[in-house]
Amino acid sequence: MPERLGPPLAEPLFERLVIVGLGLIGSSLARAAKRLNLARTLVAADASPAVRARVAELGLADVVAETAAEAARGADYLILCVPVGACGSVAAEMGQALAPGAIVSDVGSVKGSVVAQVQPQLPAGVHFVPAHPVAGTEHSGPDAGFATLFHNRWCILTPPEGTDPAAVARVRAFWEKLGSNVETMTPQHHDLVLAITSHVPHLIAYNIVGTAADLEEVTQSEVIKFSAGGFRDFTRIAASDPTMWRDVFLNNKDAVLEMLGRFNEDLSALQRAIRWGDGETLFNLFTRTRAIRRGIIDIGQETPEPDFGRRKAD
Ligand SMILES: NC(=O)c1ccc[n+]([C@@H]2O[C@H](COP(=O)([O-])OP(=O)(O)OC[C@H]3O[C@@H](n4cnc5c(N)ncnc54)[C@H](O)[C@@H]3O)[C@@H](O)[C@H]2O)c1
Ligand SMILES: O=C(O)C(=O)C[C@]1(C(=O)O)C=C[C@@H](O)C=C1
Repeated sequence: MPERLGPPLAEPLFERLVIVGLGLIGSSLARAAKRLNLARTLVAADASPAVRARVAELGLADVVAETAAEAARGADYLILCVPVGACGSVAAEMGQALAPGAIVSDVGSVKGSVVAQVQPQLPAGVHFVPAHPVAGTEHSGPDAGFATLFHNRWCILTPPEGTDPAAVARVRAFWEKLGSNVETMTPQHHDLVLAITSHVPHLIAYNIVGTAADLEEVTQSEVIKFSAGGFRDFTRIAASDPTMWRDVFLNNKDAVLEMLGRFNEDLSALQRAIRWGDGETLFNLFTRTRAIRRGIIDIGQETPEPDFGRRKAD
């Protein structure tokens, strides 16, 4: 991963940054915040004693707290980096330890449910600015993180109506320092968009790998041996964290079911085209989807494969 972060700030953006949950995303934030001097003091909290010990060993934070409540005391910026199903209980645990003026944010892959869980737990005067970095990998835990994870990636903010604009601006500045492009939308719109661009694709990957594993005519070793192409990409996605993804589907139920309904209709149309030898339908769709992939590469959201140029010339 090339180093593309800017120089450290002369004056940190925050006095006491607290990160709760030091897995892939939390530890990436901690690494980037330390490298860029975004906080005078960086405090880490995690429910897992093994993770806390590893965070201390790696030197990812100035202070490693036993509990979220202990960590939250004196925070001016606290980011929840736990599975979306755990956000409400962590907010309940630490909410009363926060002083007015503090900013609470998160990184959850679902926004409507996180807003509903967290906001009621925060005392008056504490600002909640939900965020979702659209960046990640199939790995988890504190060793999986890296400082450049958010560089040139989108980060979506979904501030509830009436959120203090100054708090939103500070959260935006934080993500921009990490190299992210920041966009704002409602939690509901976020959940609909991410259902089709992230959640349903993960479900398809989990399902296709599961289907292949259950086949009787094709052995498990054949699946592994011949998964050099498209299937291999599905296995990467299907290796993603089970707790995180269980929580995503349970917390974005309506949008995922809506998108799955459309997906199933379109899949049936393709099935029909194959059955009736309708090559034109197949060709037209594949032409449209190829243009979408090339558009993603053109805006620099994806690194081209090393042999992309050769394939194009073929
Ligand atoms: N992995 C991705 O690609 C990705 C990308 C963007 C956003 N997210 C979101 O980021 C969040 C974290 O995901 P991750 O991939 O870093 O997961 P992870 O499994 O790597 O880390 C989660 C950490 O949270 C800790 N934790 C769990 N429950 C807790 C609790 N009640 N109190 C304190 N700590 C607790 C775990 O011990 C673990 O260290 C999730 O909400 C996920 O939806 C993930
Ligand atoms: O690249 C991957 O491994 C990811 O799954 C990252 C990904 C995504 O679907 O794009 C996964 C979940 C997040 O909420 C954001 C990013």
